[in-house]
Order: sequence, then C-alpha cells, then structure tokens
Amino acid sequence: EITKEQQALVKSIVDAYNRHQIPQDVTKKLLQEQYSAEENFLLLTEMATNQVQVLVEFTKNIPGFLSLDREDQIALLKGSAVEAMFLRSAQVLSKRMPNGYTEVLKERVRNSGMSEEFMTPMFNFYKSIDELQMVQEEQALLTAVTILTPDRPYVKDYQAVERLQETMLIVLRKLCVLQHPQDPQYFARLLGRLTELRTLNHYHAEMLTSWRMNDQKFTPLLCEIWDV
Ligand SMILES: Cc1cc(C(=O)O[C@@H]2C[C@H]3CC[C@]2(C)C3(C)C)ccc1N
Repeated sequence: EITKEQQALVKSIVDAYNRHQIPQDVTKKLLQEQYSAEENFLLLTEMATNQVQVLVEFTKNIPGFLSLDREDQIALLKGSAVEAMFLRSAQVLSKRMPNGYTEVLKERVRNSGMSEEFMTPMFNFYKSIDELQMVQEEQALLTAVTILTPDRPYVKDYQAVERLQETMLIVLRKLCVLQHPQDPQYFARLLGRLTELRTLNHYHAEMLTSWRMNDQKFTPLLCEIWDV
C-alpha cells in the first residue's frame, strides 16, 4: 500500500541519509587520540561540527525543503540541529557500531568537561533509541520529521512546513506498520522519542553555557548554528 511516489520519496531520503555519514577519519580518531580532557573535548567539537555539516547536506535533499522560504529553511535548521544531532549520534553510538567505538565515545564524552547532569539524559536517550532497533528508512524519515517540525522559533510559513512534515509522517507510519506488524504501537513509540528529544534541547543549551563559561573553544559553524 506504499505508492510508487512514496517509495521514491523514501529512497531519496535514505540515499541522502547514507550519503552524508560521519567520515571515517572522525570516528577513527575516537579510537586513536589520547584521553586528555582537552583532547576529548576537541574530538567532540570536531564530531559536532561534522554532524552539523552532515545535517545541512541531508536537509537540502529532503524533497520540498529547498522550495520553502529561505529564512524558514534557516529557522528549521537552527531549531532542529540539536535534536537531529542527538538522533544521528544515537545511531553512531548504537550497539550496531563496530565493538568498542560505543564505549570509547562514551568514555570521551564522560571525560570532556561535560557534567554528569547532561550525561544521564543523553545516555538514557541513546538507550531508548537503541531499544527501538530502527531500520535505516525509519532513522532517515524520523530525522526528516524532526527537521520539518513547524513550531520552531521564527518560522513564518507554518502551514508549508506542516504539509511537508505530514507527507513524511504518513510514509513513516506505513513503513512502521509494514516493518513491525507484531507491534502496532511501534509508530507511536517512535514519535514518543521525538518528545524525549525535545527535552535534550534544554540540557544541550545548559551544556553550551557551562562550556562557554570555562572558555572552551567552539568552531565558527557551531557558533553560528547555536548563536553562541
Ligand atoms: C559547542 C560544542 C557542542 C558539542 C556537542 O553538541 O556535542 C554533541 C553532544 C552529544 C551529541 C552529539 C555530540 C557531538 C555529542 C556526542 C557530544 C560538542 C563540542 C562543542 N564544542
């Protein structure tokens, strides 16, 4: 019951999602560089900067995104960057990574000057995403749904964004029914993760402030996307 048009939509989104992955050199560094707090923080900065670049490239490939008002495109990117990054890194951190990466990244996050109060919700989120065992179509569509959230600050044409998000949600729901026939609540649980994601915005904003206070170095791209 997925139409030809919807199949084409899913294919283009999954291709974009896979085309813009985190380059191997960033993940390889995770295993090689030494473990000083400074080195860890620099690695996370590089990882975050890269994830924002990957996010921008992926977003440009979401059918219809580039036909939105230019300023709304920026508002959606800035409004969803944290959530999209946590979704993407949840996949990087998921068990399916080559063994050891997950633990190494967790260790580096733990020893990077990030305080415990952000660590807990972050790793709880990673665990809840891992339990869903999403297929790549679901991961890519859920990221597109997150980016196309109409109620971000400064979005002017709410309806235009809502229409695009609606298209993605309809396809995602069909995919979930086909992919998890034994679990009729699966789609609802996926959307529940988006609610959990929004709470991470708050923790992330505080994390940025605490890093700022310790005069930690950010890259220009990270300063631009988060107005720091
Ligand atoms: C401004 C700034 C932000 C981050 C960040 O958001 O990191 C993200 C939070 C977790 C989710 C994706 C991250 C890279 C993570 C795995 C550390 C990392 C370094 C940095 N200088």
